[in-house]
Amino acid sequence: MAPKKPLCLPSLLLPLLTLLLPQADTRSFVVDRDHNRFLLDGAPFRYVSGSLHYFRVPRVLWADRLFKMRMSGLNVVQFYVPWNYHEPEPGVYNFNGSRDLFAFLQEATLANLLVILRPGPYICAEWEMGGLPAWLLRKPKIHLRTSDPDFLAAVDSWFKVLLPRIYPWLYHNGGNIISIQVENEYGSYRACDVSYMRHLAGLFRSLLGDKILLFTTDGPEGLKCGSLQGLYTTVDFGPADNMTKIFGLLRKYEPRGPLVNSEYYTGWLDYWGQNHSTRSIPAVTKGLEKMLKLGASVNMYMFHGGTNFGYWNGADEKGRFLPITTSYDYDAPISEAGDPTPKLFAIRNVISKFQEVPLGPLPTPSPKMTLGPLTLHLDGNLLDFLDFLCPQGPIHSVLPMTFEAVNQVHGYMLYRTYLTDTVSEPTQLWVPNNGVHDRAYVMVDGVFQGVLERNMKHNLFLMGKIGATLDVLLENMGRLSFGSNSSDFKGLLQPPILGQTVLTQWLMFPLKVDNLVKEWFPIQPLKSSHPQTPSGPTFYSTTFPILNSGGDTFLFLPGWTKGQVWINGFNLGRYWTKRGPQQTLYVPRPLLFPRGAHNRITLLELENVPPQPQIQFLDRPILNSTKHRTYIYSLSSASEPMELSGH
Ligand SMILES: CCCCNC(=S)N1C[C@H](O)[C@@H](O)[C@@H](O)[C@H]1CO
Repeated sequence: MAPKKPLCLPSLLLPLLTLLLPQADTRSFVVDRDHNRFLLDGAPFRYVSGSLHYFRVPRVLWADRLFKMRMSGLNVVQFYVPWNYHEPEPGVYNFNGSRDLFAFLQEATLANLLVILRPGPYICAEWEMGGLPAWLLRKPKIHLRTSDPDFLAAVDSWFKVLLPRIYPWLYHNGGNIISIQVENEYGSYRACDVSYMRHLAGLFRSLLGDKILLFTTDGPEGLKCGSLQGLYTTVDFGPADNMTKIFGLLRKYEPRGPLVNSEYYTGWLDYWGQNHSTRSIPAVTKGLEKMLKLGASVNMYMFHGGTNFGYWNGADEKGRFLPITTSYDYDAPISEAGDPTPKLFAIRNVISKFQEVPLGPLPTPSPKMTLGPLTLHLDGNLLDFLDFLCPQGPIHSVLPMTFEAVNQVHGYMLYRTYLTDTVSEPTQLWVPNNGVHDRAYVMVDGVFQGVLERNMKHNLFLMGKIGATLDVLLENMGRLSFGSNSSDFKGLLQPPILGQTVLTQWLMFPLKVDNLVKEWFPIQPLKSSHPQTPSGPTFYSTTFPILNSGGDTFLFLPGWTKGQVWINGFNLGRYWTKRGPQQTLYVPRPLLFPRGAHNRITLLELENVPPQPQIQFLDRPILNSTKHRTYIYSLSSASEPMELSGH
């Protein structure tokens, strides 16, 4: 709810109070160009801010994380608003539960934190499609992040819903939002469409009024195309960058006014298959102290990273397609599990040299829980549940259709065809033009043949009789969130070729896997027409009680390959044990039912299960397993893990 209007007080009190409280009409946050600073209600103000993304933290944990940020000495919290999180279908809006942005704003107020809001429309953030909704791609020729009329029509429609709801939360209206960013690092996008930026600036002004401070953020190389007259220019850079040079460049765009680093990187993101990223404490604190000495205002990106639950991770394109991991720990001052780290205390110490830090200790790390090993049982092959996974039945097309063309946003789609000839020798199956977006799991008559992967694995060999069923399960690993100057369509983008034959006549089954897991399991497959020995995409599950008050925990899947996990129907995210570097998935305690009640864990394993289909819950995360070896940790956390096997 927006800030309340002043209570109606007895007439004698009101005049007195109005003398004491800054009224909405005297509240202000402005740039003082004469003294290179901000002014809050007329007094000099420098913000030391941290980024926390509400969309990566369960709502029940928001207050805890924000309190820890305040106790760290921050006075502002900065966050994006992902358009695709709130408008899942055109004209359908969701601001409920963990998507209740306004409840988060209220929690920030309660934590005594002001807010810097970054509503995009594009946000990057290693988030699915950089926050843009995939349904935009139902117009395949749309030019994202430009003045393309189709794109602008959708942007206008979204912001005409969002920004009027933000208006009461603006600081001068009695709320806590002191400034709002327009777009995100637009100067890094090849289009460089100034009329698009002008359109956004005009739209924000028309819906938010002329008092709110609007700004842009760009890396040093992006200032030319990313900055715009009338929007305050800020930069982003990390501890290893040349601060003097970059702030010097910034002064070419903002000769006067406070220096601002809107994203000072305290850590960095992780990609599946690459080493875990870290940033050292001395490097981070040295740069922070230097900026604060300059009088700059700083936002630390991230202060708490959280998790890419479900299918929400994005991806980068750096030579090849690189999906972001489920964990967004970011080596941030507050860990993915919400625990203060040594980096937090070091940063808090630096801040205390420049401004008041709330007295009192930070909370200690939350209780952690170990559990297991637990043995999972086979629920059945994914193919056995097609009737439940695609109740409306398949779509037929001569050539395969993309996810976007059949309105499938996330997750998985099954492509089915039938062999028109017998293939009696191992024969190459491949998809031209790197057209597997992003991973394909291939079955013939239900028997797993192997994997095709975008940029990584372009072919496999198979045999089959005439009339055999060829199934290709496509996994959307997350749409590009950065670096793509073209739209990242998902699915089979070209018809596969078997030997010399272009395969046509396809049935597309958009799969509602989350509905199956939430609403139908446990259920035995109606028919198990597939070989009992599990191969390829299969569901496993078990139930388990928590024996004591429990705590946060970390799901460990030794020997499993790659797949998706649900706990009590909540989509915990992707695992990729075989590739790493992440080996555990963070399980927040609130996801688990209290002692005695049975919790259900369900896995969709896409490739191969271990000889013993077991899982464990550990009391610590494993985010940096570069050797991709699997271990079984004995239950006592003191002991060293026993190595099972290496990949
Ligand atoms: C490989 C870097 C991808 C580009 N992203 C960069 S530079 N960043 C700036 C971007 O504004 C922010 O949303 C985050 O995406 C951040 C990296 O965490």
